[in-house]
Amino acid sequence: MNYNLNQLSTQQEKQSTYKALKRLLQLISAERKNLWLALIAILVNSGLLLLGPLLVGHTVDTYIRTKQYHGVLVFGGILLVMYFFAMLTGYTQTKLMGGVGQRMLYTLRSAIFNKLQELPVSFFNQNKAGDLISRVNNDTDKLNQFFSQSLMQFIGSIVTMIGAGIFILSIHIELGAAALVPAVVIVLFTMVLSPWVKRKNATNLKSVGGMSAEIQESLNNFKVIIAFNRRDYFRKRFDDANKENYKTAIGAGLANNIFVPVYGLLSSAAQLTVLLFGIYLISKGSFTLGLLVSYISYTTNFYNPLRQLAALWTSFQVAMASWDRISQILLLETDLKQIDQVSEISSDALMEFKDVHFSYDGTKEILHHINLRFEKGKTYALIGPTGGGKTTTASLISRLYDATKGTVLLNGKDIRTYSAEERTQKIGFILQEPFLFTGTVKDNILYGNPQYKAVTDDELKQIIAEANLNDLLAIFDEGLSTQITSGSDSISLGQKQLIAFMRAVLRNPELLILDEATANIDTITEQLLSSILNKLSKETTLVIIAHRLNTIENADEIYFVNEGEVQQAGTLKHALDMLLEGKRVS
Ligand SMILES: Nc1ncnc2c1ncn2[C@@H]1O[C@H](COP(=O)(O)OP(=O)(O)OP(=O)(O)O)[C@@H](O)[C@H]1O
Repeated sequence: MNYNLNQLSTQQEKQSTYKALKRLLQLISAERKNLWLALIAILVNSGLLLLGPLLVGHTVDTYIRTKQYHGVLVFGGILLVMYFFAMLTGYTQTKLMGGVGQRMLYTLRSAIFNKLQELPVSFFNQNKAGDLISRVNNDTDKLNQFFSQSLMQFIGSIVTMIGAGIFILSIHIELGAAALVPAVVIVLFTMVLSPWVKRKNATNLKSVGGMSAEIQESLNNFKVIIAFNRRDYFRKRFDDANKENYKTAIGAGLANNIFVPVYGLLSSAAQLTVLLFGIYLISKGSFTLGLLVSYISYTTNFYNPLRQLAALWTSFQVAMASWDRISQILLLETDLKQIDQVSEISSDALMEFKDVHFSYDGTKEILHHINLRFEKGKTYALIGPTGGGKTTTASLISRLYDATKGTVLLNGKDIRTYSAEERTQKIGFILQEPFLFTGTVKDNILYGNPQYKAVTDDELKQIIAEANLNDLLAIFDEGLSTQITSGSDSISLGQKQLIAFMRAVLRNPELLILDEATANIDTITEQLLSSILNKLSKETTLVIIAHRLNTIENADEIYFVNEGEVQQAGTLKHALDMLLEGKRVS
């Protein structure tokens, strides 16, 4: 299945702004109360601001022209109180929406992170971590900015504009019509250019993701870069990504700034029209000075929000482009779903592969016609030349991927019928490069064993002793409290494998896969591991992938995996012959 976010099919990618907005609103439905309160605040705010010019016009015509200054003072006071309340409602709205934005940011980031946890390994093979980080951090923040700073301003501006438009038309219909002509031009202009602006922003966000992917890759590989003195190579790649980002940012900036000057020009044209037409009407005696003062204020009240809308529209377009990138992740469905039992095929082995085929990309087949049986309590070894398909087979055993054809059965049932929890409880997998979290040895052991969360250090030590893992723990200077920094070199790869080993053994899985788990461990520790493995529950099935044949001496059965095919190797000596033969072939 295609999980590459930057190469989704057009149908997956194309979403109308309306649909995207609808889903976004569903996501923030918990904020309904705050949104309503903020909406009321902004409506009151706009209403108060709209009443202002009417009162000013009334004051000019009724009191200033008749020189009744007492009335001027009274209306001045009323206006002051009104504007004060307008300020209060404006502040309330800003505060409410700031909270909504932050909570939404939190909800969205959690939703994306949870989705990332659900997605299969192939998703992470096809997407760069840097781009995903950019979506989780940068794109969600763009949405937050829109929600906390722009949304209510957006609504407020529209309300003020509509209100001012009604006043303009109701005071004098012809003058109103003349004043609104530039607005029609603005609307048409916006409609035509908006898709282009959104596209420019989407390209820019994509290149920000690309750049962060480059940074992430070079930071991850800095040792290789230094060891091979390939700074120039990564510098060039970063330079290209940075240049691309610069180019797209210029494009997006140009697109984002095109509305403001055009809106400014057209609103000035509207003011001028009103002034000239208004003076003409006054000279003909069909209009008053007070009305013209109100009128000019309303025209300003109409066009100023429109100008603001230009900036807000840009922020809206950026937010929508970000939302598209976020929803691309949220809409993905894992293809490793739990299914109901579909076929009648069954098995009496702990695990069985029945005519399994597998391909990572849907084109090149990596495993062909695999038939394997793992019985309860037995030890199996997978050997074979590098690239032969051992790790791929192990990945299918633990359902990191699904077979392209054929069936993998666990306890006689299709492995796909188990929930992820059931499956991981039954199958333990120690990877070639185990992943550890920043924290102590204890934290890392507990990570895979939540059942021991509540136990004390002494109790945990007791549990470790009972599992015969004491000697392994003793290798760490500070025992359970030894600090580990994820990705750092505070401990060796071999030590990491030992922690992963303890973590997996304590789960007491029915089937334990060790993928080259002893490759980085000295001979003495390796003997220790092998004695622990021998003492494992008689019920535990072991699948060992190893290059070093001494690690698999005790295997009940040896499978030879070469060029995607699996054969029984029989004795160790025969396995060795096959390996030598296989190596010559490959
Ligand atoms: N994530 C992946 N995407 C595409 N192809 C892959 C992926 N992982 C492995 N392959 C390919 O699948 C084939 C089998 O690889 P696999 O890692 O299973 O071999 P292996 O026998 O475990 O090798 P090694 O002993 O070197 O670990 C190789 O040709 C490899 O290039």
